[in-house]
Amino acid sequence: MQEHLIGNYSNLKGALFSEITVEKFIQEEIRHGRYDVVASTKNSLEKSSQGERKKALLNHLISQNPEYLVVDNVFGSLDTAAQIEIEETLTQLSCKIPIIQITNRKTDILPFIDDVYQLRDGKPVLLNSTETPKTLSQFKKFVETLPKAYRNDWETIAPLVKFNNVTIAYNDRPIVKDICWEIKPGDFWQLVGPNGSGKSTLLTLISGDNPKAFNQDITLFGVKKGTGESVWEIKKKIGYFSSEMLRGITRLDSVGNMIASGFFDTIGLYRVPSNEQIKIVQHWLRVFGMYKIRKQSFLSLSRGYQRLVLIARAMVKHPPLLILDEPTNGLDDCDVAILSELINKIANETDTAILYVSHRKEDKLLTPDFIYELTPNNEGSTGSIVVAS
Ligand SMILES: Nc1ncnc2c1ncn2[C@@H]1O[C@H](COP(=O)(O)OP(=O)(O)OP(=O)(O)O)[C@@H](O)[C@H]1O
Repeated sequence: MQEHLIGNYSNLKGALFSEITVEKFIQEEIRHGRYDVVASTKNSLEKSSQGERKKALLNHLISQNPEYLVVDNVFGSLDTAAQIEIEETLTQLSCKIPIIQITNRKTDILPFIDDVYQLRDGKPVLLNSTETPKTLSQFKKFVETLPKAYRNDWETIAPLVKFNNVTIAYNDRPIVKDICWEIKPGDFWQLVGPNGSGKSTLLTLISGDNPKAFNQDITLFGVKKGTGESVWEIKKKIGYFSSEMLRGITRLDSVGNMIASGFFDTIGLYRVPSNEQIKIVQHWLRVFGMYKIRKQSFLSLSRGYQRLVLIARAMVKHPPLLILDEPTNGLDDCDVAILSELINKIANETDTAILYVSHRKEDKLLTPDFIYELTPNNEGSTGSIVVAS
């Protein structure tokens, strides 16, 4: 960044509040057993929820008395209460030290920010007070319909998910209590609840990644948990996208190959797709208007388009259940609108059930059939069903 933009801070002690920093501390825990940042639950960062991690990181950084702070995607993964709390903390801190905010959503600009710069053609341009930041891409409606079902042998599986009085605790600390919830084919569900209420815990019970599922009355894709089904069989029936996936992708796959890899449940293509599979990939590329750039590197795409491609990757096998975990975290307003449009389109045009988890206000752009809400209390979060308006 240019010196005139933020001043010369090279001799000052700075700190970075970002998901990258969270990840670095988690790596220190895993590799070197160093637990410098502890959440309010006394859990390590690795065992904490997304929101708990961010709150713990900010407290830690402030305790180190930085002389300036850079904050990146401040509100990502935070529930409304935590957003207000962190905004207040940063507002107070801004009276003592300079704060530089990086954001791609104008609604996230903190109230104490004096000057707003926008990167245009790689150069920071100062916006005057009446100008609002331009979004980077123009929102276009998807015109073409989505590909038809690739296979029909999954059509009769029901219920997709059934929890009967599911209760989970970690080290005697109750997390969720007496959860009764059923997801039927074609349903569009939104899962909501404050940070730490157990949303990810429920997702891991569904995706087969949580060993605690075995003592519980859980039915997945018509099969009772613990009666011999393999995690691999479960994963084959789930299309999954989380904004966290993007951080782990370093392979140089083309856009087309990235979508095709969804047929084989890999991220990146290691096998040769059939002609039928190639046709389905080409269909998805046309839906996105990306056919011409199908051979371009996936990593060269903008963040918003990378997510469209990864959702197509999750959908090509036409799974009975699509899980979208915080899919819009870190996106600008325009990309959020495009992504929401795609998710509504999948709900309207396919028989795949959708389970969508997010805290953000853009949820208003979505049209779920039902909302499952987790409400924390001392004995573990309880769940209730809200019929969406
Ligand atoms: N392996 C674990 N060991 C101990 N505690 C855990 C473990 N995994 C999760 N927890 C705790 O369980 C609680 C629920 O976590 P979970 O990640 O399910 O919440 P969440 O609703 O997804 O939160 P967020 O919105 O902040 O991501 C948190 O308090 C977390 O610290």
